[in-house]
Amino acid sequence: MHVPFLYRQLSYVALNVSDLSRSTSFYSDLLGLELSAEQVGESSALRCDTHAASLLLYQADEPGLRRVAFQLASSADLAAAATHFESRGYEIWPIPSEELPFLRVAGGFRLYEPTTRVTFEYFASVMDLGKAYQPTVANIQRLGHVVLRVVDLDGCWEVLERDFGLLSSDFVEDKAVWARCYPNPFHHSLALVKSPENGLHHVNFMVSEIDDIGRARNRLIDAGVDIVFGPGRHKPSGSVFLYFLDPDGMTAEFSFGMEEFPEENAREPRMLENSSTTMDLWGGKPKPTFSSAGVIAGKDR
Ligand SMILES: CC(C)c1ccc(C(=O)O)c(O)c1O
Ligand SMILES: [Fe+2]
Repeated sequence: MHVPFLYRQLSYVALNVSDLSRSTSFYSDLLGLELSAEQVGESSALRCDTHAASLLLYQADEPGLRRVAFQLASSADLAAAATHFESRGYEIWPIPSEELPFLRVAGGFRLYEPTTRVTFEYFASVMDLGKAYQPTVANIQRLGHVVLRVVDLDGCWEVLERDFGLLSSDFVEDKAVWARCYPNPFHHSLALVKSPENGLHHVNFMVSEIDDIGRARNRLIDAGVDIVFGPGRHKPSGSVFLYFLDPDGMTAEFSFGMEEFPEENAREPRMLENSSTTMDLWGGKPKPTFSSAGVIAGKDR
């Protein structure tokens, strides 16, 4: 381990959206996330897990990625992470106290990833809600991963590996890196795809059975949602996937199945071929609108 703290999981992703009630309905009614609480002012919290926030939506002028939040393994890990980032010259700032009740976390900090200016948030203690997540149209297991479009793939990966402590599971040279947050077993919680501009690539939700993928495809088509890639099967994680556009044109993914890594003696990252079959073993091709929308929001403090 090359950083002095352990992760638990990717906890939530915060998106800016241009029409809060439209996007809230999309993610709850069509995708099956549960609204944790009635809309609070200009934001809403949706969940597909034991905690209140898997996806936060904020009313904003420009749709995009506002924040990525990770839960660490313990409060000792949170303290170690704060010291670690400060010792490496990062400016960190506390989660504003007025946001804590909405996030249902006990406290934590934020910082920028310097090459993309994506805001990362870290906390340890998050409230487990008394009532379990109630699946409706899809049985979502968890928020799966977030993928960033990055101009400086090598520079961004160097920072995420060295300073943020992510481990690479697989990569395609000069094109993509899939990274896990140790000791979380999942093949990736965050990935990078080299692109002409920094931005959001997509947000993924892992579903419980392959039928959730097939049913989602038909439900989304009936609702007039643009399916932009899939169904198909990814070579890196082995998952079956379906990508579609949210009301702002940002890409979301449902996937079923994912390789899990052991804490010890994990396999080395594989160098995968830069070919369309690496992305889809079934030979599908994405539409041009795939992963094309979503800026990285500026200052979040
Ligand atoms: C096409 C994108 C970048 C991609 C590729 C592979 C996987 C996977 O192996 O799970 C993904 O989840 C992706 O989003
Ligand atoms: Fe994905």
